[in-house]
Amino acid sequence: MWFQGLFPSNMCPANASAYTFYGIMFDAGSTGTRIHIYTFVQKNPEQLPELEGEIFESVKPGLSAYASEPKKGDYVNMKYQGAETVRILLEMAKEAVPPSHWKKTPVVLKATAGLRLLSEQKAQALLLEVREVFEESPFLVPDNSVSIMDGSYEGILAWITVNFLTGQLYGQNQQTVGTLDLGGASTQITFLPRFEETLEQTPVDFLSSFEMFNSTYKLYTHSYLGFGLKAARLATLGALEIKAVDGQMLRSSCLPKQLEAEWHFGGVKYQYGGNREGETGFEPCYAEVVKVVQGKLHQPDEIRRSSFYAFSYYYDRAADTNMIDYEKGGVLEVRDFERKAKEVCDNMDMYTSASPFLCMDLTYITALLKEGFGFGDNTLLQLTKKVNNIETSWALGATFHLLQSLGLTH
Ligand SMILES: O=c1[nH]cnc2c1ncn2[C@@H]1O[C@H](COP(=O)(O)OP(=O)(O)O)[C@@H](O)[C@H]1O
Ligand SMILES: [Ca+2]
Repeated sequence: MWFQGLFPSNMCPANASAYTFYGIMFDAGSTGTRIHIYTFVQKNPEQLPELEGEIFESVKPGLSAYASEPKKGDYVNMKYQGAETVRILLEMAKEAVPPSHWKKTPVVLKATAGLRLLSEQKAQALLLEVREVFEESPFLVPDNSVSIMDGSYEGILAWITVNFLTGQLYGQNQQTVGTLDLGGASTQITFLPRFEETLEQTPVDFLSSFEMFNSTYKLYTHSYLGFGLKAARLATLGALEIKAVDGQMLRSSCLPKQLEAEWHFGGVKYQYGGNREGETGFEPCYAEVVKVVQGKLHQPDEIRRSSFYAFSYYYDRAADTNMIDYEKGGVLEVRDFERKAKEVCDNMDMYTSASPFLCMDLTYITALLKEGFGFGDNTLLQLTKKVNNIETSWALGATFHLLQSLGLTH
């Protein structure tokens, strides 16, 4: 794999031998914090660096779960504090990167929807703690190395990752693919419009020009905050309209009838349960869930005729229900999610022992794809977790961008 045009050849001294360098990217997502340690090799000065591999690790919950008290937290054990999770993951980076490279290896953390949903004060307090952990580390800490990422970058950088890994950003005959990311708190859709009408019919803030690998891409991208899978559970349960959630039982026809349980998300405790008296099953569930998306998302016509790469919770729920192989992924049509949602919701007792939310999640994915984005029943979705053993995440695109901005080959 080549970084076409990423590093100008004049940055590579003549006669340099094979040179290895590293980049560390933290993804502070709403449900977990992950570290991606990328290794690049420049084999000779004439050639562009190659992405050699990735070390990936994750911890749960995400930083936003530590929002109430960033320093001490409610947790007895210090290591469960938010910034501590970053420190633990950084230890892995020390194992992976040889000490002689520490000082020139950049480390960056980008937070997504979990922190976007917190108050500015709480989010900044958490980020400050992380920044301190970075400063104490032996790695290169660039300016603004700890931040909340803009939602449009999240989509663009994931699009860059997928299209780079599938070889669509270099060489002849580039046929880029669109990407769908479904996080815990937000969801992104990104593609390169093929038709002039799409550009004309799209609100300007859904279009972003982005330069990478010596090309400029004018992408359709949007991040919908509050439309991630877990945020959608809360919206379906009506938890977002209620001010004092404490003590209130939130009921839904998407949950097993007899269920009553507690759920923690974003530092808040929710109590939820099934519709003891009323209906359960796909139809009433769909009616509940569709209200969360209907009329709230922009529907670009051209996506009905294209196929998309889908990952994160699209992948997880498809794998959980054996629609795809957990390791290899697979190709599905939008209607496959609907079929599975019906099967699970109408036989709730058989399916929901692993997760009581399985019916609601599959129904939400169906509603989001069909009523939200406006995909057709037969739109193809390529469910992918890794390409060539590299995670399909915005983190690789973000690392390219970082290395490009730092001009860091040596
Ligand atoms: O590096 C990765 N590779 C594959 N999936 C990932 C990676 N990072 C996060 N995910 C997936 O993203 C989903 C969780 O979303 P996240 O916690 O990032 O919420 P957010 O994007 O709304 O902040 C899960 O399905 C998780 O498996
Ligand atoms: Ca994410």
